[in-house]
Amino acid sequence: MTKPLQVEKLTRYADAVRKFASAAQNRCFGCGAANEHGLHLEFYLTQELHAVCETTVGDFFEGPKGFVHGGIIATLLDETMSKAVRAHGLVAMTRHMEVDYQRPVPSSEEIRLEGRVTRNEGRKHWTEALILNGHGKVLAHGKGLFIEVKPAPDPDPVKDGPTPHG
Ligand SMILES: CCCCCCCC(=O)SCCNC(=O)CCNC(=O)[C@H](O)C(C)(C)COP(=O)(O)OP(=O)(O)OC[C@H]1O[C@@H](n2cnc3c(N)ncnc32)[C@H](O)[C@@H]1OP(=O)(O)O
Repeated sequence: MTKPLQVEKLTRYADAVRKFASAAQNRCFGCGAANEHGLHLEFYLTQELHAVCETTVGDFFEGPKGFVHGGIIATLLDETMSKAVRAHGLVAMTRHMEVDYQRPVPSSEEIRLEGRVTRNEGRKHWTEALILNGHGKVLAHGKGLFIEVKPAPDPDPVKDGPTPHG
């Protein structure tokens, strides 16, 4: 089992992490500012290019009462792994992923997402991600295989950054 990263409150590590860039028109359900129904996840990168996010998922995404729906848990892990891949300058899509639902993930409480790339082989990039509660306990663990794809043309690279997705 992967150990959580030794990065505590992001505010304490303001110099060590930088915010992940995201274009204003990004409609991604996970991280897009332009999607009013989305999760609005804001990611930071550690110096090792691991993706980290602290967030609270609202009760409108519940499955069991008080806990996040399993599909949303998979989304959180997928998005976190995707950001870890993107942190290496790669544009890739999820080809395969698996989720180990270890403990229920509470809604309306702060949780922490951590993701990283574990192996690369040509276009193939293997990843993993964790969801942790406020005490650092691992609640869910995901593993993924991402395959590089050609990036979509950017409508306005000067104004909006490197990819519409961020
Ligand atoms: C653009 C950034 C958006 C980021 C959004 C956040 C992440 C997401 O949610 S993406 C949305 C969900 N994902 C999708 O919809 C993807 C749908 N799938 C696809 O479009 C395609 O399968 C795609 C593009 C990922 C890969 O297709 P393709 O280029 O044909 O690759 P394919 O030949 O199937 O596989 C590539 C390699 O992976 C290997 N491979 C495929 N599956 C597996 C597996 N489960 N385990 C191990 N290896 C595998 C293949 O054998 C192949 O190996 P090699 O190159 O050595 O022969």
